[in-house]
Amino acid sequence: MSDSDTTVHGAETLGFQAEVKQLLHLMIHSLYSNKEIFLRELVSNASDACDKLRFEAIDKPELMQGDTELRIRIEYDKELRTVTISDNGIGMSRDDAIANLGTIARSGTREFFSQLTGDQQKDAQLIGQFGVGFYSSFIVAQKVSVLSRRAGLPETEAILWESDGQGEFSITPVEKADRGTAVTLYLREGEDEFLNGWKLREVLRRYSDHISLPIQMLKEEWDSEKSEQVKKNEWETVNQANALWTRAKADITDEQYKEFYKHVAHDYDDPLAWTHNRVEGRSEYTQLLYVPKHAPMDLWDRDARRGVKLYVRRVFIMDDAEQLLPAYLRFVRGVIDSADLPLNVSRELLQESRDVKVIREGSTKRVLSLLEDLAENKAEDYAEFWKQFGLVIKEGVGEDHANKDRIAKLLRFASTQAEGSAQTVSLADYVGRVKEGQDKIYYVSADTFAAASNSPHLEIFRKKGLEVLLLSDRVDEWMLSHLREFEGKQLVSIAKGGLDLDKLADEEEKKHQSEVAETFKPLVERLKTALGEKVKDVRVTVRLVDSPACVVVDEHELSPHLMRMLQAAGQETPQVKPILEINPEHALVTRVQGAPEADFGDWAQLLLDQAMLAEGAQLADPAGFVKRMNRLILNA
Ligand SMILES: Nc1ncnc2c1ncn2[C@@H]1O[C@H](COP(=O)(O)OP(=O)(O)OP(=O)(O)O)[C@@H](O)[C@H]1O
Repeated sequence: MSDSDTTVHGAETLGFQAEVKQLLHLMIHSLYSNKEIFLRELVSNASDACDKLRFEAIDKPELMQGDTELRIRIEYDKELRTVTISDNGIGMSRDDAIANLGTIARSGTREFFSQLTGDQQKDAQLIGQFGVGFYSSFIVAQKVSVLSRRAGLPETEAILWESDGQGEFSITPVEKADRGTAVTLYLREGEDEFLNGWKLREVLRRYSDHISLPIQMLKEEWDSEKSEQVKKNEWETVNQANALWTRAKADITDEQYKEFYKHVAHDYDDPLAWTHNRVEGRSEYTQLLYVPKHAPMDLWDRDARRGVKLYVRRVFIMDDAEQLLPAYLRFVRGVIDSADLPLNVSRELLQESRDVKVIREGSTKRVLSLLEDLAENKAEDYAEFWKQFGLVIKEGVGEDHANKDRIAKLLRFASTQAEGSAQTVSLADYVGRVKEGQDKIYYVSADTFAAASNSPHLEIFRKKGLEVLLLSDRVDEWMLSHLREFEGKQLVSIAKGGLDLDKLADEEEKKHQSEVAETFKPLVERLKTALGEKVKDVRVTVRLVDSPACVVVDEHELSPHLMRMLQAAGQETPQVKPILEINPEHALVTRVQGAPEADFGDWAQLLLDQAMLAEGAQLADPAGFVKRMNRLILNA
């Protein structure tokens, strides 16, 4: 509320929250080309309001007050130039109206505003993802009034909310004979096309046919004397008025599926894919589940899930019924309608219900099948899906043991065998092109893609033409701790010791390697002495080609990358000393071997420090490193 809030004769003027003003401005400009969506949004709100009433009335039947036929009505008045959308749903009290129609109290709001670019097309997309809702009325209306009475409140406690969308709204106590809400739009100049029964019916059929309640308009007839359509005093239903998910698949068009999605998901964009099934047997339910095209603003806010709506025998029970799908599928939207659950089911009951468990398992499988189908038959859509939701799917590897193998097949990675940082390679692709005798899937993980793809550990793999997956997402290490193998091939980090690469070497290479190891034994011993406690071991390696040295950890120890992540998260980690591996073929190593005794300590430390840096670590004494390096360069 702003400082200028005033009270005059029971009417109160309040300021919009700053974000609302910004949103209104943006919406009017960027969504104008699609202005008729206001009708869809207001009908959608009216339908939600009726759903809420029906649900509350399960425990409190008196709320219905004998008016049990829930419906939505659309009227227009050519003289006043108004369109009115009314419902006999739950209605709003004064406080409800102030909270709902003056602020944006939704998770993801901050992210939304921080992502705005000023580019109209991009911003329109963003608004769509964020949800346009009630405020879209101002695209066509210069003034909007909302007359509402909350179910259960007396006639005298209704309210009239009014605003011109400029920054303030007023709220006045009024009387209203029946419960529910009537939203009236005073159309702007030039928006007269909506003062027409045909036009309104056409828009309603296009956008709102899936609404399960009757949407009614006054009948109209052609009056040949007046030579115009004349309204009769009789309501007719203009939509199909049965829940879309209860209809047979064959009777539903793609357009209807898409519009229904926009209603349930509060999305402006089409969905990417959907699955609609009726399940019979031990548990009976219908599911209509959608995968959106875009990640919602609050994907990472695990508490703010809008998810799947639960219905019981077509009565809306709750939004956001998180028990219906596992957390890693939290981006899925849609409806599940159960024939078995009791109408008075609560969140607590859902947690223990066996029926819910069956629904959850069945729905998870359906969504996984849908994704498998996309991956197999619509590669481009799947690539888009992976960009948006790949990180969330990775959580599933650790969360959903029963479906781990199926999820593993859905994973996509960046790889030395693919272009750039895009995650496009599946584990099956990898396994399909392994070298003969290769029984492992190799990967390297780092804080960034650049660090992973430039890792010195990759050198020998590049030389031998062995593929390595390049991991740089934060969840990767955690995920791989749950995924040790795929189709019989162990997943192995190339930054760890114990890589039995010699299996892949030929006889001649092996002979050469053991000779080199022998020759460099004295150098290895000197390095061990010089570095002392700083390393666990020093050894000669075959894994390097262009770099003089690298650090590795033992096979069963935490990788340095994972350790840094844990430390950043404030967790205690065990002390792990690195193993320094040196490349005997490298000129710098030869140089160190021949270095005078006085410089040897510095050289040894330099080798270790640069190996640490290349791995992505921070040095404990960076200034010391620079000094040492400068001294050695000047001595050279
Ligand atoms: N016809 C109505 N009856 C009762 N409450 C309503 C009605 N229309 C709107 N509201 C209330 O106002 C709130 C805000 O509506 P708005 O359309 O802006 O957002 P939303 O429906 O919650 O989300 P979205 O913007 O994604 O559509 C609703 O959540 C609801 O509580």
